[in-house]
Amino acid sequence: MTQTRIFSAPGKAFLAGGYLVLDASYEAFVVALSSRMHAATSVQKANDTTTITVKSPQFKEGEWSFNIDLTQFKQNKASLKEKDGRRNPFVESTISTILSYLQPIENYTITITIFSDSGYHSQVNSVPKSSTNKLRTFQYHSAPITEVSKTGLGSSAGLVTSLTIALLSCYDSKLDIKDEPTLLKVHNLAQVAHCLAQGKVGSGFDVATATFGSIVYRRFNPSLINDLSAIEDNTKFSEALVKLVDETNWKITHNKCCLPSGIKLLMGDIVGGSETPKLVSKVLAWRKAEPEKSLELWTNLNNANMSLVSVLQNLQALSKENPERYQLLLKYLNNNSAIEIDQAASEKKLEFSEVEDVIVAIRTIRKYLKQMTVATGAEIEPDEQTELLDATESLTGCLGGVVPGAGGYDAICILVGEESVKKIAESTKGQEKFKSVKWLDLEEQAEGIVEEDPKDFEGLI
Ligand SMILES: Nc1ncnc2c1ncn2[C@@H]1O[C@H](COP(=O)(O)OP(=O)(O)OP(=O)(O)O)[C@@H](O)[C@H]1O
Ligand SMILES: C[C@@](O)(CCOP(=O)(O)O)CC(=O)O
Repeated sequence: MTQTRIFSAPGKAFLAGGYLVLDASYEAFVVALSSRMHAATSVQKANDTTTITVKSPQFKEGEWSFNIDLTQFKQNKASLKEKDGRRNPFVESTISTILSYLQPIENYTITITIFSDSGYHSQVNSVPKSSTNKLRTFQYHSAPITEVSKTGLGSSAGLVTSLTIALLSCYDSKLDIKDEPTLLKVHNLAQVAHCLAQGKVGSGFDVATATFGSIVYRRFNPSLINDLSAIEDNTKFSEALVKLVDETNWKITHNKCCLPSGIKLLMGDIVGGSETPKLVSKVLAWRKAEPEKSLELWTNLNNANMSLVSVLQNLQALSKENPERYQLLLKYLNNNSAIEIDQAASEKKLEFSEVEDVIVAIRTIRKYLKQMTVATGAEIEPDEQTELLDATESLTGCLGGVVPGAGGYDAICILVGEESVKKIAESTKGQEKFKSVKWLDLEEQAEGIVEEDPKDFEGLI
């Protein structure tokens, strides 16, 4: 019997808490996006051997197939050999982590087909293809996945997370993603697989967002995964993995937190790019060399980050408690720029102080990120981005914006009134100041992993 289930996981925009999130003393706010990674399953019983094939038909040579001898995984960490010698470290790591964890006895022929929304990659040299009911359209590229430019939404985390849940569902037909412990299990397994594939333990914010959606996140202790990967006796790997996934409190925070209704995130891809590991190593080196100064800066920046979270939560609460006043507030936002609102505040003519609170929180985050840039020498908010973000404060309906995540020349994220999204995209088009920006066609979609309707993918699989 062939069974088809489809799961999807979102990409991310890291709004507040880059660098600080590497230390479990601090929390970060990450927004889940409407660009999602989907994994569709097909599973059949087999007799003598297990075959797992992962297809990613939007990319040239996007197929990785493994014939697997299950006895290798009995209590073991085993490596996989792709039948044509093709490599995809994230696919390999996810399959081997799941098999080490489950240690299945019965053989299956499993095919997982991956569909990735267009926000994850540059769409140059690609053509669209839609499902029969036209509800889904994906871009098909002429190059292999490794040669297509990424936009920074966390494609590997989306891949690993959606593949993890898809594979687990092949071995458990009753798997229900709405069940909290199941979601946590998927998170833990995906974090392990992602770190092992990367060969390093990051903060894990991208996998956590892919799993849980828009969240305030606090990381796990890196030793959880470092200890696992340091196990030399392979026969002890499965036992340690099961303990880590099922019996260990990772002490992460993943509190749901999303943008208030009527306020949208707009992400601008910037011509250029930055290498996150280089920025991170500069920042960490300075933090080590200047413990006192960095503590002061980290504390100030963290207060600003948490204040943004809290003013956004206040707005969300207001939208529910007093919808009429909230509608007026949104109207005020959509008719004014951050600079105008700020001016009104200084003249004591402010109509909605809650809007000014968001503007101030964003500016304060930027002030400390700029201090971090100057102190560490890492180009987190370089001058070009400062000019750009300053310019967004003059756009009607815009609350201002930040360089997301590690910053640099990758992207900017701005917060805008919903009514102003189109106007801002149009009015910045011809402007010299915004010539390096390409607004991405995406928005916040706060849900983490969801199960999709297979009908929407007919004609594509
Ligand atoms: N749609 C996909 N199909 C198959 N593999 C994918 C897909 N998307 C991502 N991958 C895997 O993830 C790798 C990219 O991971 P990498 O860690 O380099 O980027 P990333 O940090 O996740 O990127 P970004 O945050 O910019 O999206 C690809 O080379 C491939 O191995
Ligand atoms: C700098 C860092 O805190 C965030 C990197 O975020 P992004 O990949 O730039 O969205 C690194 C990490 O958390 O792993």
